[in-house]
Amino acid sequence: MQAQQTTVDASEVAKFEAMAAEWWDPNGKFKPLHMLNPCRLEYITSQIAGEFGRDRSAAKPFEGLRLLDIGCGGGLLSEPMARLGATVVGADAAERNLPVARIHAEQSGLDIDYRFTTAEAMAAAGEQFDVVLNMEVVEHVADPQAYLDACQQLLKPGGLMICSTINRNAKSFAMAIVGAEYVMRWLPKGTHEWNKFITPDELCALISKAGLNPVDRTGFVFNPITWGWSLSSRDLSVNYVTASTKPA
Ligand SMILES: C[S@@+](CC[C@H](N)C(=O)[O-])C[C@H]1O[C@@H](n2cnc3c(N)ncnc32)[C@H](O)[C@@H]1O
Ligand SMILES: [Mg+2]
Repeated sequence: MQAQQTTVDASEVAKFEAMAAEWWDPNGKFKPLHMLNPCRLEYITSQIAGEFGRDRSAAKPFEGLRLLDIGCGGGLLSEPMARLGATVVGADAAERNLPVARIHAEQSGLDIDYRFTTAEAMAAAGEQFDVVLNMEVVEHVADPQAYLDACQQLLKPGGLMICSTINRNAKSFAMAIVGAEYVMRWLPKGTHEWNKFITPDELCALISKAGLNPVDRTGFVFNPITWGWSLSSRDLSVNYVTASTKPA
């Protein structure tokens, strides 16, 4: 089972271990993810509703859907998905994230199954989900193709994967590394390595090679005037998200 070790980059996981206590502090080290949450939830919920024919105005639109939040961190996405009715498993390779996520879910009255494990270990155990949320993780793993192969195995036929990451170009270096880490100090220096960023074409090629069909790519764009994030079908130059389906 050597493959089970391949997606964890110990130095990447150590960065998240060190920040674990701050997950739910909106002004802490995960401030960028808190700021991004409304925009990415709009994308995630619209894609799931479209794929599974759900009405987002219902009280629990995702009832009956089994959802994996892989690389869940403190559960910033697991929690809203549970509130929307999904049966949520959150998994993370950084052990310290799990108690933080568990305590917060309990305090929020949510039933979420948080596990200290990896995508490949869950795939090897034969677990399958209707939806795999794979948000801001692929740029932190040791082997993106092996990781996406495992994510593909974790989907039921007809399932949906949402995968976001950061593009690799001069602008993303300026914005995601110089801007976010050095100028704004939103993130600790060294959080991201530019050479681990992935272009949308590269990501979609990896996803296709894993056996999924990329069906959408959309930008997450930060507007310094409104100080907020929005979705863009044209601007994928820094942060972006993709949706992919597994053939039925
Ligand atoms: C930037 S955080 C994103 C957290 C969450 N997905 C979100 O968007 O709010 C990346 C997370 O991926 C986890 N991680 C890194 N490598 C991983 C791997 N190989 N398998 C599973 N999780 C991993 C880290 O511990 C961290 O919690
Ligand atoms: Mg990241």
